[in-house]
Amino acid sequence: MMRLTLSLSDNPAATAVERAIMEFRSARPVVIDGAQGSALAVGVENLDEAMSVEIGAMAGGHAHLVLPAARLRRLGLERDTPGRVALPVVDRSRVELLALRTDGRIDAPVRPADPRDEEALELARLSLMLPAVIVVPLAPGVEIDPSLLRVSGEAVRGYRRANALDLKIVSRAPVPLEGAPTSEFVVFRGGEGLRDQVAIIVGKPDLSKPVTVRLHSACLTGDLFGSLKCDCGDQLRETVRFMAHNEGGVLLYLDQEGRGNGIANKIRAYKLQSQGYDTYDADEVLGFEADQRRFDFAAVMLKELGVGKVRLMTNNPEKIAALSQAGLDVISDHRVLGRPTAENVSYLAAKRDRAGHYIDLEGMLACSNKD
Ligand SMILES: Nc1nc2c(ncn2[C@@H]2O[C@H](COP(=O)(O)OP(=O)(O)OP(=O)(O)O)[C@@H](O)[C@H]2O)c(=O)[nH]1
Ligand SMILES: [Zn+2]
Repeated sequence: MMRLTLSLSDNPAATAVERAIMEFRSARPVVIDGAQGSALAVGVENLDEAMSVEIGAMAGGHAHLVLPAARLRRLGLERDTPGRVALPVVDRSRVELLALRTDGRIDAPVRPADPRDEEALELARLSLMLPAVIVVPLAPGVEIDPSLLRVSGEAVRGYRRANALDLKIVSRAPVPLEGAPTSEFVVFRGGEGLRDQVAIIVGKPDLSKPVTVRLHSACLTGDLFGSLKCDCGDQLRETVRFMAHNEGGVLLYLDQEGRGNGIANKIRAYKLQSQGYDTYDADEVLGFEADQRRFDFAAVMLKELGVGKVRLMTNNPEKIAALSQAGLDVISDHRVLGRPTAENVSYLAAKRDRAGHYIDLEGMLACSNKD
């Protein structure tokens, strides 16, 4: 019989990681293979009673919980690297106390995470899940369920670096927008998680001159539903309006919900905010550093569209720095302000005070009082 083989993937390491992401999200353990041997990894958010029993039985006392530096700091340790806590028994409520609860406390020594632990955490982050993972080292020669997916730790570790900038245009068409009837949507695919990233060319910008550009990270609650907790919806609409009235521009709508943490983690953070945590402290409770986003792939999109010189609409110094570092000529940067509301003032103040965003809150409040 003839055997047909297709080598469909030109990047098997990346494909293996993308499969691992799907497994991890579907609550199936993933085996991470590395120089120090193999280990089984399970996301804490997928640990139900049945899974705890199963993992506990298989671990024979050798499981541990891996937590990122941000979470360890919240638990009162001075850390800038991840660590692990032994789990002699896999007890779900203890795991939750350590990984996620606001009354969490450290009840056992925290050892430095090894490379495999870090790779397991990276897999959780890439999966847009809570960055807290149970890792079970596998003794050499131990038999494991052959249906479990295996991925090389090195592939996980290198995934972001190797794939983030690999995007291609897959479709484009005119889409008239309210107030900006000459607009074109250009869809890119690739990069981290093979997501679709959208560029909206508003009007007919002259690409040989500096082009007005905005990088806008997706915010389902604000952009679509007009959430009062942030300024995103206002910024989005103001950007389109400004571009339509000022020689056009390019708006990149980036699939980076929740500052790159994903919608599930953002809503977890909102729950903490409803209990009094500010936007950055809430993320830290969940194990996230101040901002997970990278913007270098946005520069790739702009270059692909033929944009070289940029007038950037943003209040975020990181966006300005990222585009310049990626080789674009950022001629100027302009503020793009929403309306202050009772619900978003503390969010705007936190972005100004803790992340150095250029937000003149007093000016915004004075303007809105005049209206
Ligand atoms: N994790 C987290 N993300 C949030 C919160 N509020 C809003 N976001 C997300 O923050 C991002 C804001 O995106 P942008 O408006 O592009 O970014 P920015 O960093 O404020 O910068 P500029 O608006 O350009 O000044 C979106 O991805 C929102 O979903 C929050 O409380 N927690
Ligand atoms: Zn928002």
